[in-house]
Amino acid sequence: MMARPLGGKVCLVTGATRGIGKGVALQLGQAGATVYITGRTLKRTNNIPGSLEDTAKEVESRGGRCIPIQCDHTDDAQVRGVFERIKQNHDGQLDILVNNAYAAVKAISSNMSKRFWEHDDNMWDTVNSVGLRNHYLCTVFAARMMVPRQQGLIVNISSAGGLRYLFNVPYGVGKAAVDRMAVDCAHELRKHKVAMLSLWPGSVKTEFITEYLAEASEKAAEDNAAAKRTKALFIDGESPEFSGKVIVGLAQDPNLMKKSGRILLSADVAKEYNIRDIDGQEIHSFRSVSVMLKMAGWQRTAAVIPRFIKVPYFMVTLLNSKF
Ligand SMILES: NC(=O)c1ccc[n+]([C@@H]2O[C@H](COP(=O)([O-])OP(=O)(O)OC[C@H]3O[C@@H](n4cnc5c(N)ncnc54)[C@H](O)[C@@H]3O)[C@@H](O)[C@H]2O)c1
Repeated sequence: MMARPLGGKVCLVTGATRGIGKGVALQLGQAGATVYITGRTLKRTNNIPGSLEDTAKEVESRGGRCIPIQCDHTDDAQVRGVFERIKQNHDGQLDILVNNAYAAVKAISSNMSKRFWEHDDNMWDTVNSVGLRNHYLCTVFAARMMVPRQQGLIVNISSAGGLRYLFNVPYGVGKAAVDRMAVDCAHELRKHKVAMLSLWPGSVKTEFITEYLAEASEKAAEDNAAAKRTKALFIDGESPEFSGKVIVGLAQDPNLMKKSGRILLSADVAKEYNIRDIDGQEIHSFRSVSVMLKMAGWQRTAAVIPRFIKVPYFMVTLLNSKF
């Protein structure tokens, strides 16, 4: 059997019962790593799609090794327990942490039309206790294992909402903070040879998004421009495994430390490493002028502009500057 690129590596993916976390776990496992996964649901029930057992079985059906740990990431003691277990089982070894768990997809999508003062008082905590505070806690525990071994990679799963308004206020503030956390932690980790970065997937066809779009298009009138735009974006969207393929690529990059402390777009890294999605599709980053026009609702103009024409990073920064 051929040696697999991440053979011998120990990884943890938080929130991997479904969505991007599951996709990342599948790819890390397929690449040969031992993958610990967390989530609240051990066994599948009728009303919640996905479970730790489902993900673990799928990783193992691809020849990978997956260890599910039931953990509610709002509970610090449970989170600490996950890292203690990995530490004991692997003599302190943890090579990759993917901070992915996110509790707010449903709360955000069902309150899309509300302004921040109209949300329930607990919206901030729903969005940011798992999606921000817990990422920091996991990063602290992971760094305590990685720094003594002078190696490791920590990835925060974030989004373009860290740069400009998307969905709602706690969402954007959380994403901006998760991005900044990666940059600042990487600063302190650099001399210990541990890399940390923030990764922005594009539009990802997760189980929830697929279901949401199907329901939305049933409900929406044919001329609902916003619904049409969203649907158009996700039709060309990524699979949940795409960012997993990118993380496998990053973990093998001999120059990984050059990328540490940066915000990276999954599609841009994939282009650099020559990675395509699991169905062979090339994924275009939101820096592509054509993708931007599509997001703005200019479908016809978008269709005639080649997708490889991209807005340079310095211009993205300038256009979004708040100074
Ligand atoms: N779906 C997209 O298009 C998209 C695009 C860019 C970035 N992202 C980001 O990717 C991340 C994951 O999003 P997703 O779409 O895969 O979400 P999802 O809702 O499909 O999956 C979230 C995962 O987190 C787990 N989780 C939630 N609360 C938890 C808790 N308290 N304890 C333990 N586990 C918990 C869930 O069980 C699930 O496994 C988020 O940060 C999201 O903003 C998503």
